[in-house]
Amino acid sequence: MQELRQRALAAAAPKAHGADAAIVCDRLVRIFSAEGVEVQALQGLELTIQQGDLVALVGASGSGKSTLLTILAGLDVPTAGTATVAGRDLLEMSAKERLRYRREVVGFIWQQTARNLLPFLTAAENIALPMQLRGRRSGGLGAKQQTARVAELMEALEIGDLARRKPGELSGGQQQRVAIAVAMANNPPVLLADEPTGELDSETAGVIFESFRTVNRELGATVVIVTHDPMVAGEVRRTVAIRDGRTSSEVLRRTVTDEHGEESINEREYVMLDRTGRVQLPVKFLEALGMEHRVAVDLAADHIEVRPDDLAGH
Ligand SMILES: Nc1ncnc2c1ncn2[C@@H]1O[C@H](COP(=O)(O)OP(=O)(O)OP(=O)(O)O)[C@@H](O)[C@H]1O
Repeated sequence: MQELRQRALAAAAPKAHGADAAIVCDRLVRIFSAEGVEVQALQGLELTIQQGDLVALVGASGSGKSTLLTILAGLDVPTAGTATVAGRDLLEMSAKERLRYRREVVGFIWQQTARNLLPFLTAAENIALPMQLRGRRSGGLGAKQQTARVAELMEALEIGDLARRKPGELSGGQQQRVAIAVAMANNPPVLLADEPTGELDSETAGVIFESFRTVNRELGATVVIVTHDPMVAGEVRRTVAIRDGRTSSEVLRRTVTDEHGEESINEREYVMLDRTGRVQLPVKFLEALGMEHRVAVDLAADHIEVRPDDLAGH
């Protein structure tokens, strides 16, 4: 009875904003000071990513993508705002909790293939290492289960035949697939990758994206990939664009089936509406209509109209 009552209370309690999301960033700010100059890399960024999502972050060079990813990875701390990943508050963690967070909650893949792996260990040893570092005392696996987990990851990522090779004996694409297995070794709920295909040709990049989809689908991880690669657009369900340290627009893609059973991809662009009602309109739309500075807005029955300033010049 007691349990039933508690469950009913929990169900009735209002859910905090994004309570069941994997990643929630709220008015995130990161200011760097270098040689007396301040750079606002993130300027009040808002982003919610649901559990199980596969998301690409795109944006011009310097827009703040890497800064955001480094914060989500627990390698850097924001100046202001809040960021929560898998229920962990990234601003409140102690040094010890941060270390554990990086080992168990997020997996990370760098662009530089060599940076992801230890050169003197074989692929299988590299994959086993995060499990050994975690140790049994913090809930890690025993030796036998570790071996089984290495085999499971190698099979899922189709790198079983590379187990005994060292990174120097692997191609860039093979190294990145091993890196994905390393990042997933402790079964983190979230996998982050910064330009993971930046050093690869487009065919190999396609194979790597397939690996991310496998991790997302079969291992259940929420995957966030920062990329410049225009090919990514067709590879993920959700692409979020970052502009000047804020999320500006996003494209959602879903497969729809018509009455004849024909499948097609439905693609739609959205812009983010922040708490104060600000939106960043797509640059290409503004340029197409020559809109700048002041625009006219009108409320229609089910939408809002934005037009070039009709009083300009008066
Ligand atoms: N450690 C730092 N010290 C000073 N400024 C920094 C630092 N890291 C990033 N910045 C600045 O913050 C801004 C955002 O950089 P960031 O690396 O996040 O952009 P990005 O979108 O990842 O770019 P790219 O696609 O070129 O990697 C840039 O103006 C950059 O110069």
